Amino acid sequence: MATKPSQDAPLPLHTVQTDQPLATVNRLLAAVHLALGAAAIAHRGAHVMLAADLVLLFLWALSQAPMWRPVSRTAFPSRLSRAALPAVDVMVVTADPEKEPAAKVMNTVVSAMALDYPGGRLSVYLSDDAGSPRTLLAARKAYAFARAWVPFCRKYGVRCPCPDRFFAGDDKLDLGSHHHHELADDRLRIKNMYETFNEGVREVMSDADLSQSCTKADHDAHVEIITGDEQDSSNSNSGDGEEDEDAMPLLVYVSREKRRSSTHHFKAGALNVLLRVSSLLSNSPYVMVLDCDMYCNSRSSILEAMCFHLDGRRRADLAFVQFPQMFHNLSSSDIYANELRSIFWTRWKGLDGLRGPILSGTGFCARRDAIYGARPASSQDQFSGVEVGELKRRFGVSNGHIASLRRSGTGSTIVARDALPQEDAELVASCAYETGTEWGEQVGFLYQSVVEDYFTGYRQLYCRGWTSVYCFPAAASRPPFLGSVPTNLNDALVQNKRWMSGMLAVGLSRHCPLASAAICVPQSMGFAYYAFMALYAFPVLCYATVPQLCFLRGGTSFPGAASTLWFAAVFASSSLQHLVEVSVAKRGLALRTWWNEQRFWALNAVTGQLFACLGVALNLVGAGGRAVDFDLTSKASDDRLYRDGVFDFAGCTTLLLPATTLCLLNAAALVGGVWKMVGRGGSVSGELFLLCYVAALSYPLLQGMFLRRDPARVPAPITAMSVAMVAALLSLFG
Ligand SMILES: O=c1ccn([C@@H]2O[C@H](COP(=O)(O)OP(=O)(O)O[C@H]3O[C@H](CO)[C@@H](O)[C@H](O)[C@H]3O)[C@@H](O)[C@H]2O)c(=O)[nH]1
Ligand SMILES: [Mn+2]
Repeated sequence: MATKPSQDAPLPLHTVQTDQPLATVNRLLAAVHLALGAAAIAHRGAHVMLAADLVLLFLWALSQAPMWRPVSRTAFPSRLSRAALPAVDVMVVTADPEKEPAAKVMNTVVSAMALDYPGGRLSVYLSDDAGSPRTLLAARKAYAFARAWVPFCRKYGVRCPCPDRFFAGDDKLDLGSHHHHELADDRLRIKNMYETFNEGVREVMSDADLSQSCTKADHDAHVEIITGDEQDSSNSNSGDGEEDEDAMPLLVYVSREKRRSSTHHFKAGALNVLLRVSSLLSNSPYVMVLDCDMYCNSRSSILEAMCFHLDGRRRADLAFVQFPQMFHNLSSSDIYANELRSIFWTRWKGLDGLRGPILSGTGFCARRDAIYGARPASSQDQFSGVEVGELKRRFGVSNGHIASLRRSGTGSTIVARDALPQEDAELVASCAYETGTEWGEQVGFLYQSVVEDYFTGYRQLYCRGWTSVYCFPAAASRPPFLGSVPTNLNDALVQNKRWMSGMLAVGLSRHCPLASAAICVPQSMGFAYYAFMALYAFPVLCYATVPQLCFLRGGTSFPGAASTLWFAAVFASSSLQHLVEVSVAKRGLALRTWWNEQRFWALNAVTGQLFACLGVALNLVGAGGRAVDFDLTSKASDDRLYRDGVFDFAGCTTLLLPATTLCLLNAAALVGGVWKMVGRGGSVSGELFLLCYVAALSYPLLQGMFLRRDPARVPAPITAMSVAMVAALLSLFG
């Protein structure tokens, strides 16, 4: 018989479950792999490959911490009391109207405004790093459209708040016959408005005069509360201090000042400006960050996050709730392993079982004070007791901003929801504002790494004692957010190179997670795995050259038949571990995903990761040029080839060169070695298997260099350089 919940114990807002069977399987597989790995290495002896094997074992060991105790969570938003919900500021960042089309950005903005949350307690801030008048105009149009869209979503309980997806048929509203006619009429009316809005945005974007006046490099600060075309009294809802379920969310456009002469710290810089500007207006105790292409795909995400934030048992040290990054334009074959399965489907669930996942840049809902640098426990009035002079030294001189900090201890945090203190807003959005303060060092999103999310989560939150949770949707629920993935190889590699350099730079700095006493050992291993992931470049480089040259000369890099067997066993166990991971995530045998991930892992190791290692090494010895750039990924490129599972090499640069060269070397060694073997009648060795495996992995490169004739094949100069380099290598060592 089911037990009745006791009368006075409130129902829990969320539950957590450890996936015990999976944890057991993971631990067993890990034990087997460790034993095999140790045996193989013991057989290796003093050989150049020993170093490669040790690096592989080291990285593998780090990667096991997030496999130890995977958990899953369920939130129950319907148990929340709506009257008690705190205010939330949603922050959307965009940087380039060419690579990030306004129509998409506005869908993200509108979808955030339509989230299921009391309108009077929801504010959306859009940061435009390009300072483009086109984006501002589009935002005004978006607001006007949202005035119809948001009430429509509320009235009919729409599940998909992103209009583009909704009208593409993503959300079949089913209200029974009662509302049917009304719904059909309303839907048609709003659909027409949406088309008009889209048309308007297209016109704005193609306006030559406007695009002329858009200077990406230098522009003044501009902050504007968007009120739509005509004045509407329903918008001013905070005058009487009463927050209103039905109010329109606030929409604020922010373009910070930019000068070529001063560094702007990319996305972290933009977010810090939004933190300050929003502190002058809504100053909500919680902030949610969204990349401009990450639209809300379910209306309940903030409510779900609040199930954790508002839970009395957790709130003392819970800094953020992370949702997974999921993507709307993944293709079924996903040749660039864009899904980030390992991160968002596997390891974050495991890290959640430790102290929380790594902060992931977008789709998270965090406490404002934690990002400001507060510590848990002393939380509630962390800044209100501090002297004004001291606050100004740390946070800058804006009186409005300082006042917001000092107000953080009181229940009501809102300053003036729709009266913008223009001068103060432009001051906090100016280039010089942070000079001499602790912004980016101790306060806000941190600047030291281009992977600001990783570093901020680690230093600013976990090292100060905060925890977090990972909110992964149940199989039957809608993904909470959907973004877009790069659809050509160059974009994918450049993106990976940025991530790898940013994290390796942290690993090799004084902030190395392995040397930190502030977090527990398994968690520091989890962080260190990503910090040192770029080091895969070294073993992969070894395995792509040494066995090849040995085989060509008729020798072997394995010291004897017994060791070859041990290595074969390690290879099998590692492949099996990977296959289990992928299949658990995909809920079924997923050989294709497994293969795509193996292939992209190897490719990324000798491109993105290799260049990341070189770049960081050069920087360390002081020979590096400029610091790593934040190269935006394009959200508007052609995806036909990606959809068909064909590599799109167009635009590839020397970043690809090591990969094509190694691919060619492997093919040449395979052909040459087999030729010799047949001639001399040698025996089949471990090398032969390895070379065949590498050939299969790298076949698309070979095809792209020599067998394809379409414009998206490997650029001819890259092919030519690869041929020359292989010829040189063979004449030296062959
Ligand atoms: O100077 C900049 C550079 C970027 N962005 C914005 O940052 C977001 C992420 O940029 P994107 O080109 O999409 O990079 P991704 O590699 O897709 O981003 C991933 O990696 C970043 C860290 O490198 C994280 O911040 C992101 O959340 C994560 O999705 C976009 O909305 C950009 O508009 C800015 O606002 N200003
Ligand atoms: Mn992105």
